[in-house]
Amino acid sequence: MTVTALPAVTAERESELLASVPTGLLINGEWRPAASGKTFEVEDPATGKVLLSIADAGPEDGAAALDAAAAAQESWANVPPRERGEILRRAFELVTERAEDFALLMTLEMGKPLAEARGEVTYGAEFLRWFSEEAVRAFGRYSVSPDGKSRLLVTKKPVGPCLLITPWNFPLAMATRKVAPAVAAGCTMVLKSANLTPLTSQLFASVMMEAGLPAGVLNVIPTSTAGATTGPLIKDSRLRKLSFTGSTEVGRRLLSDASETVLRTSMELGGNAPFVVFEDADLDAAVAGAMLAKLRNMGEACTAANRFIVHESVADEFAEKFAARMAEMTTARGTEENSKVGPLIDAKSRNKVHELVSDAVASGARAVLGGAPVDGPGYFYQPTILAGVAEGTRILSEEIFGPVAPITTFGTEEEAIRLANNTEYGLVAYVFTRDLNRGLRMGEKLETGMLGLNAGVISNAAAPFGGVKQSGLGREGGLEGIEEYLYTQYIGIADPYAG
Ligand SMILES: NC(=O)c1ccc[n+]([C@@H]2O[C@H](COP(=O)([O-])OP(=O)(O)OC[C@H]3O[C@@H](n4cnc5c(N)ncnc54)[C@H](O)[C@@H]3O)[C@@H](O)[C@H]2O)c1
Ligand SMILES: O=CCCC(=O)O
Repeated sequence: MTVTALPAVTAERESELLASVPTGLLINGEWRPAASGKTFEVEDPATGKVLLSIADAGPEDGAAALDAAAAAQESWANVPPRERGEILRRAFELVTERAEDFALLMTLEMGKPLAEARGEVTYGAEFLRWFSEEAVRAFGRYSVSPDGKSRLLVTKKPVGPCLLITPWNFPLAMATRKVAPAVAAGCTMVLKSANLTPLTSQLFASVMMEAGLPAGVLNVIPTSTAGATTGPLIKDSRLRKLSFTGSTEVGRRLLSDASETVLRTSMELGGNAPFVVFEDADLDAAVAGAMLAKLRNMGEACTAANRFIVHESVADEFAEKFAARMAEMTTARGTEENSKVGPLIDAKSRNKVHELVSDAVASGARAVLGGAPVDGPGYFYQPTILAGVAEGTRILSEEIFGPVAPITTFGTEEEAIRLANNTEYGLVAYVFTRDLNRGLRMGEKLETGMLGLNAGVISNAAAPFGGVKQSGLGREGGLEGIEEYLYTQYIGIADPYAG
């Protein structure tokens, strides 16, 4: 087997890559400056240095982007599904060919270690491949009415122009998870990328154009004024769908705005995942799962385990083993070979993490490991384990979004279920047990859209991702993902045998 060396990350390579990123707005197939001429800066969270300045869309640009999407909708919907699928397939191949560029760009703007960024490229690209295959499967049905007197024809049609709003934490995958099904369904789009990490979307959009996407189908408007720029679009009757991934707080506000035009929405919101370890679990497997569920993306994932709920008979052993593994995790800029934990996205996020940790300690929790920011440049935080966290502590009810694992204990299965469900969120839960029946019972009792059974990461392009309660509405990926971009039309047909 030939092993190809990965390109070394030098300052020169970083500059070359950044120079290849389009810095304009993509509107109707052309990269252009913002109407106001304004730009905003994108920073490296590991150093605080400016990586690039890019065009800063305002309301006028938002309107131009929606004009382009609305104008392209009819002709795009008429493109045969196979052709739409082939564009996605080419995009999958192009992203895969440029995997190293995408990975490095994400590491630079978001901070995750390069190895993790490579994992996100694989994950993100998979949505392009999955929906390239689903494009030709938007089936309807034809049936005889129950009384036999008419025929029922049910078809699926693209919902129309969509506004896609993405967060900063998975800069590629959160974009492909929306763009790919929208393309497959025949919808045009305005993509508003996150202002903290817009560069990956810029590169991704250029790849979509290279893959053959017609002008106007995908329009991209990075902006530092999200509300002012997208607000008018949400109220515009030409917009037919809002797909949002981000915090529950912003999601709630957008849902309220969307109610004005009864706009169809998908909401992928925050989480507060319980990670339940039963006394019969394989503890080494549980610790391996905990490392993934907690440290993936430095804990900056909606799926991150936020509360470790461990049976009292194994809690000390679990904490000890978990702390030993966490202690091996080196914090360093994601481009460094030894980096296992990159910086948090910004000072505000790091301050919030530390505030939650300090509050938990003040309320009686014990820091088994870490518990403080890392001195020096960048927004690093020490991998942290807190034991003896009492019910009702703030850290158990808010998204931590950092490498911090609070451990709390339980005695009975009923208590574990009560603690796990004791949150307004319902995205994902993790359960570790050797008893399959218990695992299935937990699946039935836990109020979450997803469950990892003896698994610390379950994200998969072929599976429906999404939550219940205040974690959101709708599903992305899987067979369900394309449905979010289709509406059902029913045509009633008179009895074909009637005279
Ligand atoms: N459920 C999921 O699939 C999923 C995936 C990733 C992240 N998340 C959640 O996202 C959050 C972290 O991401 P974030 O900090 O970028 O979230 P955020 O809600 O602050 O921002 C998300 C996006 O919304 C934009 N935005 C903010 N205010 C807006 C407004 N008034 N109008 C229009 N757009 C607006 C932002 O610019 C960004 O593009 C966490 O809560 C995390 O759990 C959820
Ligand atoms: O942050 C949430 C998204 C994580 C994922 O898709 O696995």
